[in-house]
Amino acid sequence: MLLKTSDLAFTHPGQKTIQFENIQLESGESLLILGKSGSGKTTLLNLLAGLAKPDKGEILMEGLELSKLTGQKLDLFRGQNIGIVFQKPHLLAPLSVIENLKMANFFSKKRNNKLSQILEDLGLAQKKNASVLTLSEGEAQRVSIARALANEPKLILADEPTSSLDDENTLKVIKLLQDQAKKIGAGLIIVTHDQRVKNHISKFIEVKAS
Ligand SMILES: Nc1ncnc2c1ncn2[C@@H]1O[C@H](COP(=O)(O)OP(=O)(O)OP(=O)(O)O)[C@@H](O)[C@H]1O
Repeated sequence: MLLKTSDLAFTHPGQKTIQFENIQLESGESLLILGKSGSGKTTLLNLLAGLAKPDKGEILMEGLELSKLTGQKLDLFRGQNIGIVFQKPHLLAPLSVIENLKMANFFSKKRNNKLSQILEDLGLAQKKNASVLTLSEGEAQRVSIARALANEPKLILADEPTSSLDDENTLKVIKLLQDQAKKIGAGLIIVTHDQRVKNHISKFIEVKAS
């Protein structure tokens, strides 16, 4: 089992406690996290990424309890095993597309000689040396997917990757994520309030504010 959560709960300061359904995910499998705006989807993603610690419950990645890791060990574990596609791309602005991917390798002490292939798979081969400042919104989003794949993670977490896209591009991005996850044998979790995505990924959990 790649990922297994049990009885996770988290309380933001001054807010009600959010309780989360349990997740079980195998390598190569995809899961959607659905829920209304403000229900706690990003909060769950942050817990799964080790960016926040649960107040209750545990997260096991290949049997390792995430909350046992702290500081640099947690950062390195995340860098090497978890690829995150944030809502907004957060690319390093003075750098080129390929340099952004190389930085991901650098910070997690990994080397990947398939970065050009990833860019090609995502339709970004022509943009390899372009400054990220010159990209369209859709291109920047694909670069952020490429960067999440740069370390060949075991788990890919994507937060609302399709919210600003039209139907056609939504489909494309979901398919790209799924194809790339399959290619490297990673588990894929997509947070969305976009019900259309359900047509493409059948396994889901729903986050509900209680
Ligand atoms: N740092 C914070 N401090 C206090 N409350 C917070 C904080 N971050 C989030 N919240 C609250 O926690 C709840 C869940 O937020 P979260 O961002 O996880 O929801 P979401 O389902 O991802 O929403 P959306 O779909 O709008 O992105 C919301 O009520 C939000 O206002």
